[in-house]
Amino acid sequence: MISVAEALEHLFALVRPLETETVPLREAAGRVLARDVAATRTQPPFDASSMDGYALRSAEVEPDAMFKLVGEAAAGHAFHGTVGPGQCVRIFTGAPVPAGLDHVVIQEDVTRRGDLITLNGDMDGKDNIRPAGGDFSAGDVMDAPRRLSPTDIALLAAMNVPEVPVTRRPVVAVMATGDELVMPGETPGPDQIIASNSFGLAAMLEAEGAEARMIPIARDTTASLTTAFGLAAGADLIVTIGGASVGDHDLVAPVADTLGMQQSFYKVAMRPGKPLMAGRLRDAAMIGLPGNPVSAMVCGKIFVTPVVRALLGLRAEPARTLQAQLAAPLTPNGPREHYMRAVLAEDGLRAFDNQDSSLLGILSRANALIVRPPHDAGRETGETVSYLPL
Ligand SMILES: Nc1nc2c(c(=O)[nH]1)N[C@H]1C(S)=C(S)[C@@H](COP(=O)(O)OP(=O)(O)OC[C@H]3O[C@@H](n4cnc5c(N)ncnc54)[C@H](O)[C@@H]3O)O[C@H]1N2
Ligand code: MOO
Repeated sequence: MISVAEALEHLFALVRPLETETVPLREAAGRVLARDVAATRTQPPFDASSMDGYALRSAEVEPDAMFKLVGEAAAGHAFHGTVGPGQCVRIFTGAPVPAGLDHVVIQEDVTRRGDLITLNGDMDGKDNIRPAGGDFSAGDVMDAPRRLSPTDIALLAAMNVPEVPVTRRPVVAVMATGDELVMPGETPGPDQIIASNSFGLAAMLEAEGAEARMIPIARDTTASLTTAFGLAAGADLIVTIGGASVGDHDLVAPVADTLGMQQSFYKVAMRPGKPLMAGRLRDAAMIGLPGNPVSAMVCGKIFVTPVVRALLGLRAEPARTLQAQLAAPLTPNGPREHYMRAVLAEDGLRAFDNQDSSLLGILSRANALIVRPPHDAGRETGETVSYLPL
């Protein structure tokens, strides 16, 4: 059995970043910027006032100095006249500072009578001017790859980039398999259950920026699985769920083999998720997840999500772990890397007693997976351990 890190390397070797497409700025949030984008303008494009007040010459600023008002500059309305000695211009936040002037006194520091202002005695000395290019200059770049956040969108707008090059969304076929499964909303037979993890995985993939294509549930027959693989054609990634173990009805690998899958690995030293499988099937990467609901969701987090990120052109790297103290002890770990469902509260991390890989209720209450290396010794309360936030 290979380690989780080795399995991830094998998975990254199965995929390449997808092509670039251009989308309107309004549709770019959450997408991955595919190449560096340069500002087409300088911001601010002129020296701008940062306050409402009076623009004048700094050399003339002294307590009780008087100035004559000769005009007004507002945002979007520059003052184009000339300003002589002892003169000032009424100015508002965002307005261009008139030529020859280099200081804005805020209106709170001024006494005004008609067209005359007098500076107060205790001014703070700031010039209240935002220099041209103080934010960015034409040609400055936003570097790729990156997932575009709302603040990135604001910056791109300011850079006057109305069309954004992004990586195409990966199409991921999600294929639940099993005679026991029916869809949510249907009435299951006495020996049936509702397909669940396929919906969780589709949600996880979409949150990551992929387009999830739900394949109708495949039955545990060669014919049904073959049909389902046919419906997955054209996807960038095929994720099967269930039928991955060693039972007589675990047919996913044999059917995929028949269809020409080149297997990369089978079985990973982890818990849950041991019977994980991966390879290439036609033009797609394929990941075969174990059917147990928690196993499938944990493998989604550990493997599928990083692969989707790699397809999007983001750095191929494992899900990032954080560190926290334990609020309760842990018994020694076995030979497989263990992802323990846990709650992180103010006093630290506490693993659930029951770590059975079928329990979605516990997974839903968990907000962290404690990551235990193989053969990790028992851990005491207060010790620092790694975890993945959920
Ligand atoms: N003799 C052995 N038996 C098993 C082994 C083993 O090493 N030797 N491994 C166990 C482990 S670990 C896991 S994990 C499971 C994985 O089995 P499969 O991937 O073949 O999954 P299934 O048998 O199809 O299903 C397992 C379990 O999960 C339920 N399931 C499946 N798909 C869904 C779905 N979409 N939504 C909700 N629930 C689903 C299914 O009904 C089963 O209860 O094998 C162990 N056995
Ligand atoms: O790997 Mo299984 O996922 O332990 O239940």
